[in-house]
Amino acid sequence: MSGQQETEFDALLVLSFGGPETPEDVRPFLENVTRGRGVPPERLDAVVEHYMHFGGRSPINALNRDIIARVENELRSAGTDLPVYFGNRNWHPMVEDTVARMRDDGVRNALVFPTSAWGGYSGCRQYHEDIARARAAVDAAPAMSKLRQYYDHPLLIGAFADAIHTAREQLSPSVRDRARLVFTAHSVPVAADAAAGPAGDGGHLYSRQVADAARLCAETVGVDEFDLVWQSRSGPPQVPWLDPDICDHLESVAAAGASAVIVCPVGFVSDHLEVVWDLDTEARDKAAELGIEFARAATPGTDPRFARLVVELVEERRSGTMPARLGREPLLGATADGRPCAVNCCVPVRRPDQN
Ligand SMILES: CC1=C(CCC(=O)O)c2cc3nc(cc4[nH]c(cc5[nH]c(cc1n2)c(C)c5CCC(=O)O)c(CCC(=O)O)c4C)C(CCC(=O)O)=C3C
Ligand SMILES: [Fe+2]
Repeated sequence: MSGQQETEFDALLVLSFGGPETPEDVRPFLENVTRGRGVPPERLDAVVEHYMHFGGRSPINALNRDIIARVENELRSAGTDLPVYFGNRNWHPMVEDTVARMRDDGVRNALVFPTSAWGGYSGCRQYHEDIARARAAVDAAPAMSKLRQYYDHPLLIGAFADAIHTAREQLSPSVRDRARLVFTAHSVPVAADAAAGPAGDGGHLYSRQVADAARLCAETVGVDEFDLVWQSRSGPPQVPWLDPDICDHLESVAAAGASAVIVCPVGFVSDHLEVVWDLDTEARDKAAELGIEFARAATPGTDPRFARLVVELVEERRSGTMPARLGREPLLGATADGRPCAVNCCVPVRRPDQN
C-alpha cells in the first residue's frame, strides 16, 4: 500500500452530464446522450422542443460553472489550493478534453466530484465509465479517484429542508398547512433499478437511496406524510420505468381532495432542464389545470452549503475520516480510474429493443 501517495491529490474534476448551449447544439447533444440507449425518435423530437423553449440552451453548464466558482472560494478559505476542472459526459467541455488539459497542466492524481449524489447506472456507474473512457483517450492521463455518493449528506438534506420551508411560504396561508409534500427524482427503467448496487445486496440501490433522502428531508421539516414520485421518463412505452409519474400523481392528489402541493426535486442537484421543463412547466401547468396550488422547492446547487459539501467530501477523502451522513442505505461510488464499485455493480441491462 502506498497510502501516503494516494492521499496526495493535486486537482479536483467536477464531472457532470453536460447540456447544449445553442439551438445548433441540441440535436448533436441528444445524439450523444441517447446513442445505443433505445430512446424512441418521437421522444427525442419532444425533448428537442423542450430545449427549444429555452432558446436551445440548457441552464446546466452555467449552473455547474457557478458551483465551481463557489467550490474554488470554499477551497481557498479552507487553505487548500486544489485547481478545479470541469468536464462533461455529453457536451463541451467534454471530459476527454478536460483530462487532456489536466495532463498538460501536470496533474498526476485528481479527485472527481460527480454532480449526481446517487448510486445506480445513470447516477454512478456511468460516471465511472466516463472516467475510464477519458483516461483511455489520453496518453499519460492522471490517476483519478471518484468521490463517494452523497445522497444523505447533512449539508444536502439541510439545503433541501430549508428549500421546502421556503416553498411552503409561497403558498396562500389558507392552504399552506395542508399542502401535500411530494418528492420527485429522475425515473429509470425498473430493470436498471433492480440491478443497482453490488450483487447480493438486493438491488434497487438508486430508488432505496432516493426514498431514504425523501424520508430524511420530511423528518427534518417535521412532516409525517409525503409521497415519492418519478419524472422525465424516456425509453419505449413497453419498457417499465419507475412510477408513478409526477403529473399522474398530481391527478391522484387532486382527486383525494388536496388543494396544494410542495414539490421537492430531491433527485436533482440544480435547476437543469428536467427541473425547469418537467416541473416548472409541465407539472405546474397540470396543477393549475387541476385547480391546486403548486410550489417547487429550490435545488441545492445554488445553496452555499453545496460548495461546502464538495469541500467536506474532499477533506474526508484526504484524511480518511468517517463519512458525514444521516441515512441508512449503502454509500458506494468511491473508486479509482473508473473501476466499478464491485464486480457487476449496477451492470447495465440490455433493453429489449436493443440488439
Ligand atoms: C438517474 C438520472 C439522472 C440523475 C443523475 C445525474 O444527474 O446524472 C439524470 C440526469 C440528467 N439527465 C439529463 C438529460 C437527459 N437524460 C436523458 C435520458 C435519460 N436519463 C436517465 C437517468 C438520469 N438522468 C435515463 C435512464 C435516461 C434514458 C437514456 C439512458 O439510459 O441514458 C435524456 C435523453 C432524452 C430523454 O429521453 O429525456 C436527456 C436529454 C440531464 C441534463 C439536463 C439539461 O440539459 O439541463 C441531467 C442532469
Ligand atoms: Fe437523464
